[in-house]
This record gives sequence, C-alpha cells and structure tokens, in this order.
Amino acid sequence: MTTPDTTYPVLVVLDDSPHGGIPTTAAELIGAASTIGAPVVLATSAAGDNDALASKLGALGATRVLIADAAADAAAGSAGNDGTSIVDAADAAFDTVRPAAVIIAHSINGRDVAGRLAARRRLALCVDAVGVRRDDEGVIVDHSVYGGNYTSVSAATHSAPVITVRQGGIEHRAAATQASVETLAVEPSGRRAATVTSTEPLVQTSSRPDLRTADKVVAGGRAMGSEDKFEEITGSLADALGAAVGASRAAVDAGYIDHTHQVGQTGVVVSPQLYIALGISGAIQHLAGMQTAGTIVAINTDADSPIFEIADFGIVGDVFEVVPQLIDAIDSRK
Ligand SMILES: Cc1cc2nc3c(=O)[nH]c(=O)nc-3n(C[C@H](O)[C@H](O)[C@H](O)COP(=O)(O)OP(=O)(O)OC[C@H]3O[C@@H](n4cnc5c(N)ncnc54)[C@H](O)[C@@H]3O)c2cc1C
Repeated sequence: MTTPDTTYPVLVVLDDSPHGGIPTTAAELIGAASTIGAPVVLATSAAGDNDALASKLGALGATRVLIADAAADAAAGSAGNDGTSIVDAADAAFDTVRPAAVIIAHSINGRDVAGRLAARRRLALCVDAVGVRRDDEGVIVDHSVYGGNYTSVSAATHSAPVITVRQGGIEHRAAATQASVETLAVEPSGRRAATVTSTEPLVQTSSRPDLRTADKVVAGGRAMGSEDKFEEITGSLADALGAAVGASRAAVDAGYIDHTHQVGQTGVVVSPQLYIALGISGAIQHLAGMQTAGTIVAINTDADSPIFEIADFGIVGDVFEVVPQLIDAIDSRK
C-alpha cells in the first residue's frame, strides 16, 4: 500500500448525489486524485452525517474531508442546484487546502462547477480526462480525442489545474485511510447565476444500471428493427449481464429507445469495462462515445463492418440468432 503524499494535496469536489449520500463517481475521483497526491474531499452537508461521511470517504481513500456548512447551502437554496454555492465552497476549500490540482466529475454539474471555479480563480481547465499523473514539473492530464484514436496530453504552466474526469475513464482506486473531517465555513459570494425556481427529482423508472456509470453496457443499433425487438434483444442481454442499455443514434432516431440512451459524439460518453455492440456499424460518431471501453464485443452480420476494427471479440452473425443463444449460455451458468 502506498502512503498518500500529504505535501501534495489534491482537492476532489463531489457532485451532489440526486439520492443523497455519496455520488457514484466518488471512488473514481478519489482514485484519480490518489495517483498524484493526497485526496482532500469537499462534500456538502446535503450528503449526510459528517462522521459517517468521513468514514465512507476514508474507505474510498480520502485523507481529509471538508464539509461545506449548511448555512452556505441554505443561502443559495440548496448546494449544487444552481452551481453557485458549490463553487463558493470549492473556492473556500481551495484557499484552505492550496491544492496541486482540483478534480471534479465530467458530469453536467461537474463541468459547470469546474468552469466557474477555473474562471473565478483564473486556473487552467483540463476537461474530460481519462488519466492523471505527475512528473517532476507537475500534474499531467491524458485525454482521449478524435473518437479515441489519439491520446492528447495537457499540463498547466501557471496554476493548479482544474480537471474534469470522464466517468468510467480511470480504473485506479485508492487504498482506504482514516480521513479527518472538518466543517468548512463558506461565505456566499452572491455572484450571478441561474435562478432555480423549482426542482423536480428525476424518478428512476428503470431498475437497470445508469448508462454513464455502469461497468457493463449492451448497446443496440438500427439492426434491431423495432422498439419491441430492441427491448427483446438488447434489453434481455443487458438484464442477463446486469448491464446498462445503450443505443446508436440510428436506433434512437428510429424511436427504438429514448435519446438518453444514445452513446456517441452527440450522446453519452461511456467507458465501461465491457461494451457489447449489437448490430451497430461503428460509425466514428458512435466510436467517440465508447472507444475507451475496456473490452469491446461486436455482433454484426457484415464482417467488413468498422466496429470489428476496434472490437476485442467479434461474432459475424445475426443478432436475432446469436443473442438468444448467449442469454441461454449466461443463464445456464447462474
Ligand atoms: C454530427 C453527427 C453526430 C452523430 N452523433 C452520433 C452519436 O452520438 N451516436 C451514434 O451512434 N451515431 C451518431 N451519428 C450517426 C452515425 O454517423 C451513424 O449514422 C450511426 O451511428 C449508425 O447507427 P447504426 O450503427 O445503428 O446503424 P447502421 O450504420 O445502419 O448500421 C447497422 C449495422 O447493423 C448490421 N446489421 C444489420 N442487420 C443485422 C443483424 N440481423 N444482426 C447483426 N448485425 C446486423 C449492419 O451490418 C450494420 O453494420 C452522428 C452523425 C452525425 C453526422
């Protein structure tokens, strides 16, 4: 077990979890921070009881936990709702910690907070990281670009970088520690921001894993042919594996499934351990959303389909014949 370098604190700013408690990205963000220094985690009081929170975050590798006080939350409505109070908290935490880098999820809220924090403090902003590391001169950030065909590298020359981490992009997990916990006094800045007049929690209607954070994804393409067949083939294989359901844009445009499931350049970017593409040709815009997956499996009738160029395992065959056999084989092993 490596001891975190406490002379090199790295501030991790957690998103508010829609369901309370610790967001699902916490382990990954703390893991990323631990590769370059000692993770200091900023959470809001909305995340729950302070000591319990510190113990859970310590188990994920946080060395120190800062909890933004409830007064700041209340002053701005609810922490994170409009992005303002969490930016105020991150700003205050930055003064307290003087971090070598700030790490935030590349989620919708996370990108908002990262941009605001970087602009407010004039820090460098490195977005959509799939790797973070450190050399003698500072922090280095890896990005997967052009549909995963190239890796680009960025480094800040003038400040601690604010880094947004692609969900599922970093596998490293930190060793458990005993985290200290302290309350962080946050002075609401009163800066202009969107005014949230009402919020409605998103009711999760599916028991399937969330596409953005799932470690397994089964995605269906145009070849499914209909909404019913999409559910019968893609949905059933996903359920057999406990995977999330993804789709190509052609499948979404054809109305087989809701747009929130679209993977790719204009959809969700995922980086699961396993990605199974069913009847998806592998257009560059689709690859942009899944090419960094750990293991890619493709099933397609056309042996020349581009998806096979990036697949680790390929089956040239008809999804309507292959997938039911796969499901039977998986079920027989349960
Ligand atoms: C600006 C822009 C943004 C875009 N953004 C995205 C994006 O975010 N995500 C995205 O996915 N696309 C995106 N696209 C669209 C993209 O270019 C492709 O058109 C789309 O990905 C194709 O979807 P598909 O692979 O399902 O369909 P197709 O390209 O039609 O491929 C269907 C595949 O199914 C195979 N097949 C057919 N029948 C069977 C069968 N019975 N069994 C097995 N295989 C079978 C075929 O051989 C074929 O390879 C974007 C396009 C543009 C211009």
